[in-house]
Amino acid sequence: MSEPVAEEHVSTVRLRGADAPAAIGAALRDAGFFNLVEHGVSDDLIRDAYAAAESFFAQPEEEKRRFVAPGALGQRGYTATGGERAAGAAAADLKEFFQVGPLEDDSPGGPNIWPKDSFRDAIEPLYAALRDAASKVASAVSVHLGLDPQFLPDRIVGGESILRLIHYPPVPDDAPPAATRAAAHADINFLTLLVGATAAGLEIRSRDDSRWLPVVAQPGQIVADSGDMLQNLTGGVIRSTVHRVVNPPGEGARQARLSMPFFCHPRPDVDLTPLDLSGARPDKYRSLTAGEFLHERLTAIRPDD
Ligand SMILES: O=C(O)CCC(=O)C(=O)O
Ligand SMILES: [Fe+2]
Repeated sequence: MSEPVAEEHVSTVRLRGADAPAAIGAALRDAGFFNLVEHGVSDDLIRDAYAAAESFFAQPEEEKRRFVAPGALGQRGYTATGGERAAGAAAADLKEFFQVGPLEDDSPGGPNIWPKDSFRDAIEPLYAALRDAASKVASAVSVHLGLDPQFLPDRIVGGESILRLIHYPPVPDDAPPAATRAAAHADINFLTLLVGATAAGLEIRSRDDSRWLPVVAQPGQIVADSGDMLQNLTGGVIRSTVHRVVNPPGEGARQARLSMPFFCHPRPDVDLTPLDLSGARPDKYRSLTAGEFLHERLTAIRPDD
């Protein structure tokens, strides 16, 4: 079998390495995505969370719909297939998902919904481990930008970070021709950590906007990228990167795919007005809070809520 070409497109960064700020900064400015190792998130946590996700999604649709959180814009609990359409996309994404927010019951977005104790036991520790890893990446980005190491981590504490368990079912024969597993989009938040998905399909847009480049996490790696909130706050010094999940060709379309992005968000009251950084273009970005930014984007991609 040939080696996946994916690794050539993004660099591998050791989160514990002394060079993490420089390496993460370079990777985010270059491809916009990187593969993270030495991140402290154990394979066992990931395996147990995938097992819990698989058994949740295997249930009948009506059972899953019991865990929809009305009025939460999908930030908690279940969203059925068709519930999210990327801005400008021709069709809704071919995916269903379940979202878990902060583990503290008094978080601004409300308490989590737990279908079962065993689901909660599998997901909570992964959420906590990814939150720690994301905070360390945020610290490295702060150092890279010449800010206090706690600048970004301090803004994440109490934020609406979300662990999203996604199930892409086998591509239905009657799917609209324009529908893909996840249409091209940039993430809304500060930073995203994606533990290895169960199948290929993730592609990132090259910086010169000419090509789609496949990205695959090897065992033990976490794919990481930065989102539009960080782009706004840094006045475009750290840009977000457009990416998508394509439908597999041939027989692969009959297989489901699971993935688990962790979207690291600032607190809703955090001011995203561009900072005065070298190379920033504050005129191109907006002055608003993270809560306003998130609400605007969620209402745009969830037209039926
Ligand atoms: O499933 C994946 O690999 C990526 C999903 C994604 O980009 C997203 O949910 O924002
Ligand atoms: Fe994404």
